[in-house]
Amino acid sequence: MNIIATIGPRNCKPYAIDQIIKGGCNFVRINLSHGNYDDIENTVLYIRKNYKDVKIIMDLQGNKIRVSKCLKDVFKITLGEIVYFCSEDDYECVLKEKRTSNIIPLNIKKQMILDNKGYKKIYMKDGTMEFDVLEVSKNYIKAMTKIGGIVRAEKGCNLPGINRTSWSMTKKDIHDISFALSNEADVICYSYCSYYNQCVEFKEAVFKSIKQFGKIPKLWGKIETKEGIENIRQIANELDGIVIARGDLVPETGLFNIPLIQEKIIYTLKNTKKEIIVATSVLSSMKYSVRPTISELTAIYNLLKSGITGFMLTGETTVGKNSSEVVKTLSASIKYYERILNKGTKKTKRL
Ligand SMILES: Nc1ncnc2c1ncn2[C@@H]1O[C@H](COP(=O)(O)OP(=O)(O)OP(=O)(O)O)[C@@H](O)[C@H]1O
Ligand SMILES: CC(=O)C(=O)O
Repeated sequence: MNIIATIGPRNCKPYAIDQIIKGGCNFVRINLSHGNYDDIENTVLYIRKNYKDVKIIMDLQGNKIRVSKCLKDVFKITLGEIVYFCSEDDYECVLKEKRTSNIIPLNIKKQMILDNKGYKKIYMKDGTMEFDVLEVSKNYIKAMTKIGGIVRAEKGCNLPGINRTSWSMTKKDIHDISFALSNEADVICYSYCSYYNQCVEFKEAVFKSIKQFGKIPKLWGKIETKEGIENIRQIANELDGIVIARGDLVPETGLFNIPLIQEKIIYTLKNTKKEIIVATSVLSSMKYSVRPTISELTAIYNLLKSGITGFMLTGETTVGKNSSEVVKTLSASIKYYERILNKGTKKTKRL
């Protein structure tokens, strides 16, 4: 069973890396959306030098929508406040027109917003901030804050219903692929993998650069949209594994649907040899506590029985207060349940 721990601001120093690896993870994930190449390279060198058996996953940002880096300030918004979302191209113009600071530029082109006018909701920060759409005009989306919070550049946003069919790999992803290959990543993971064509484009981009670097990484796709779920069979056929990225699936599909989506994906892939990784909110309570909840352990036990091949810790290790305890708890609970599930059999059977 794979235990993947994400490196972030709280666990990127050597001592913290030692702790999570000794805690029991066999994969370290580096999210290329954050951090800079020099720091990442140092982390990779440290892991390679000290932990030969630990594998490295580099995660491409893909077509993730974020608050644009051109946002001028950090500000707080509260229930009932009106905000305007716009493309980067229209930011200056909407600032002048609306004369309010509640303008949130997104890292997408104007046409991408206009391709769909049926938006009802916009979410931010894995769905923890929520906005009701009031109006879609030619250069902004006017919305009312339902659940507020802090708005700052680079926060993840979700516009469920946005039409992604014509979106292709970004320049950043192409650049990040070369970086991942030059650092001999064991796995490259493509976020927002939604369509068969995107998998083909991803593979082509990797194999085009691979000649220069040699080592062939495994390629995984992160499923975080309705389209990704609908196309799961075709996506999985093209790649070595998939990650059920529950953080973004919440705003994209609705919180109550997560267990159903999880079940559907695991059932669809159960007789394949593909990696099936469950990510995010595996042990969320341990961001602030040293003990897991009964519900978290119940979910881990049931996921093991269902035949997944790994767990990916995200916020629990990147920003949580107890990253090494989280990894230790996950590792110990997996060992404990696997011993029981394997009694009488050699391996955990997929249901
Ligand atoms: N290297 C880093 N530097 C700064 N912040 C980071 C870094 N890595 C992670 N974070 C922060 O931790 C949060 C959780 O990161 P993680 O990679 O686990 O989840 P994610 O949902 O894939 O992140 P994101 O949606 O931002 O790509 C991020 O949203 C970001 O705020
Ligand atoms: C890991 C990730 O990207 C998510 O859960 O959304």
